[in-house]
Amino acid sequence: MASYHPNDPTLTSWVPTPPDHPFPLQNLPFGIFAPRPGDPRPGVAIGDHVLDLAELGLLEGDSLNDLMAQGPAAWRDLRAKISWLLNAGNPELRDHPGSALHRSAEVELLLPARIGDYVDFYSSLEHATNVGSMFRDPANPLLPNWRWLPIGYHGKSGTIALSGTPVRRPKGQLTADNQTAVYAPCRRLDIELETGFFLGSHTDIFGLVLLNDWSARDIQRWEYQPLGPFLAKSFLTSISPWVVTLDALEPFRVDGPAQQPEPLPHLQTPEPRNYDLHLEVWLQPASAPRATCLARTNFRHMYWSMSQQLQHLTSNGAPVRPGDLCGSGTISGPTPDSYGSLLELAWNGTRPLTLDTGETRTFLEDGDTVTLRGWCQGAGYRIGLGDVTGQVVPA
Ligand SMILES: O=C(O)/C=C/C(=O)CC(=O)CC(=O)O
Ligand SMILES: [Ca+2]
Ligand SMILES: [Mg+2]
Repeated sequence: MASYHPNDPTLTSWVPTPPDHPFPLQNLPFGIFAPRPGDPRPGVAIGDHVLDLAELGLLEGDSLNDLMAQGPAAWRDLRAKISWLLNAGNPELRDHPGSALHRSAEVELLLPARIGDYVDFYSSLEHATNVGSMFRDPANPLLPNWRWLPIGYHGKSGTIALSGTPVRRPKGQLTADNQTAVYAPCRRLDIELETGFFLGSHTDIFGLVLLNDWSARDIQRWEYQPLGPFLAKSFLTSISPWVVTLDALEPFRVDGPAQQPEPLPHLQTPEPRNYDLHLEVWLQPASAPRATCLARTNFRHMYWSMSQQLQHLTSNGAPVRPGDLCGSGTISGPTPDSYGSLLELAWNGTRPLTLDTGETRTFLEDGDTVTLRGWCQGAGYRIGLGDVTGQVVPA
């Protein structure tokens, strides 16, 4: 077993996993599921199945917080144990799976952690440049602090819900003249394509999920100066159910974009600081037979890395707790078909997007379903984050 490594691309499982499946043996993402109503427990996704860690005596509880608190050595140990249990060459569980394996379609998925604090960053140079051009000064889109530190704000942890939760169109104050407001349903409902990382400690990141920071652009525009986003983002933030460990993503590390000015010493991290993680945004109107892909991009473009975000977050001595969640910030790429929000894709409503059905969109309409998807492509296998989805329902 000395040479056994869970990331070995040649490993295969006795649970079938097609080459484009997000959850092959090399992934082993952690989550919380209930095989029966009211019986939550930790599990690991493998193909279209869930391995029951409580049934196997490997991990207990109704959240992953305790595991997140244990630290990288324990995470690695448990992942290696699970990998060997699911390995095609190991008959132990393969020949007698008993009640340790559930079909994913037959279980209920739950939030993976009790999220104490939630932070949302603003770390895509392309996104910040686009929004700065639209809302501020196209000649000078970035504020002077942007290249010095990963800008962020404290969000509302109670807003975070699991993929599939309906997106109730929020009501709020809207202005037409920047002087007076009315209280009405949001007319500029948007998405933000993000990843979220769960903390183990002030130095260790446990793993990644997909995150959709649903945003009400018209409410935001009126309310967010000078203190920052408030009700425009606190109605719902959706995350995918399976937490993909940094260990599983390790083979896909890549250098990030050059940073100028050089970050201050406490924000310097060794390269490769980013991950080659392909990301997609899909939209399906209620009446449409299928979804349209609106954007394809990659996490590798992010200017500030997760480690730099974490180092900044704790650089004043602020405490963090296992299970805290940090959003990456909207992930936009360099081309107009790689932006992570409708605000950018339809350029503040001025360039409507045409869907496969011929319909157009500038912002979301009632009945629209948005799905974010992401994976790292290996040779003959994928390390997927799965997806995060939500359907807009009327105010
Ligand atoms: O720059 C602005 O005026 C507004 C920016 C955002 O709304 C983006 C945000 O919430 C942070 C992010 O996801 O990148
Ligand atoms: Ca955001
Ligand atoms: Mg939100």
